[in-house]
Amino acid sequence: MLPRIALIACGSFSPPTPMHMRLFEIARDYFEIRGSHKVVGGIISPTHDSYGKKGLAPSLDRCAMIKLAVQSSNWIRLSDWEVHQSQWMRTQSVLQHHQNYLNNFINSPGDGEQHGVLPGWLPKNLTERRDPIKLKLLCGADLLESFAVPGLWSNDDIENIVANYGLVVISRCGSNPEKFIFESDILTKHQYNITLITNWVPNEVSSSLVRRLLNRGESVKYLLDDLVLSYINRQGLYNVKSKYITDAVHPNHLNFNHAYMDNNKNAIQQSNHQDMDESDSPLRQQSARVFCCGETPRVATKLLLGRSGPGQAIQVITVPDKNKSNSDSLEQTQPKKQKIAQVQQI
Ligand SMILES: Nc1ncnc2c1ncn2[C@@H]1O[C@H](COP(=O)(O)OP(=O)(O)OP(=O)(O)O)[C@@H](O)[C@H]1O
Ligand SMILES: NC(=O)c1ccc[n+]([C@@H]2O[C@H](COP(=O)(O)O)[C@@H](O)[C@H]2O)c1
Repeated sequence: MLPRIALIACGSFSPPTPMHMRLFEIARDYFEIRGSHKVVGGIISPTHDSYGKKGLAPSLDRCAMIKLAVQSSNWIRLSDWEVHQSQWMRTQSVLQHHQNYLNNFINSPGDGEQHGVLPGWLPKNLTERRDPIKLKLLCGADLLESFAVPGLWSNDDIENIVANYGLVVISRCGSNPEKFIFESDILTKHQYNITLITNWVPNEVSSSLVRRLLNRGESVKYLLDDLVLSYINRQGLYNVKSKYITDAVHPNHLNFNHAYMDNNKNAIQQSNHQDMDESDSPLRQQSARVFCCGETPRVATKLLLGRSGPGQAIQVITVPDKNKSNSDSLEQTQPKKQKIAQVQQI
């Protein structure tokens, strides 16, 4: 009997891309081909609106898009618990909530079912066995590297996540997770609980690149699920210049969202649509930073207290290659290579 695990990915998902779903498939293959674990479920947990990252669509829309994106999956599900909280939740609290729920459910399976209140993210057939299910945080290597952004993650949270849950990290161009772990005392201490997986079929599509193309009126077809793209067009998200974009699917595919909105109309705080494009970000110098998780960042509290949301500490900056013309620089850039932390001094 293989030990059971469930994978949870936390992020903005604004919008969800096929690569977000691939993370789950890659991770499940890894564990199952090695015969080390049984992956019982995949959970996508979008962050709260007050995370405040530029380009964050309202959570109602992000949840709807995720639902559409996982429609063809029989094991990846949306958890909208985070977005229904009254404020942004730290990732360790998100893990704790889902792990507690799994534990309670396995120990007293009848409880939730009797009341008909099982959350949609709960994997199926959990009660076939009574052994525990360990929840692991699934992420791309850039999220791991965001641990080094001063003030964004506390050392206690990092240690709690890596020691008590575990990380499953998928490689991403421009990231070097092995080196990153080596440079961190906390991560090195708990490296037995970190699974690094090489994605041999990398795809550098990112939500921010999709937003940029949409904002410029360029096609994103085949970069996004057709249903998600259609939803974006219909809802007018990301300043989409719709005249250039093919409406790929029929509107009745969007019925889901009406149902979702009806069920949640009182629960989700809609935030105002913002200017969604990062392409107007001024080019900033990349800063190399020697990092050790054991360090206490000097600006930590200042940064979190001084901003309306922690997501504002992160921006995606696309640095054009000096040797390329402007027109081809977009294809040449590796977005996550240029995902650098902008620590804005208050
Ligand atoms: N192409 C990719 N390869 C590997 N991991 C990815 C990729 N795209 C997203 N991820 C991972 O998916 C998770 C959720 O990411 P997030 O919502 O920030 O998406 P993103 O595409 O990186 O967004 P943005 O471009 O807005 O920063 C993170 O753990 C991130 O590392
Ligand atoms: N201290 C923390 O727990 C902490 C800090 C920053 C981001 N996060 C989470 O990590 C994810 C990052 O998402 P993005 O890569 O889209 O910024 C989000 O789910 C966010 O809530 C958690």
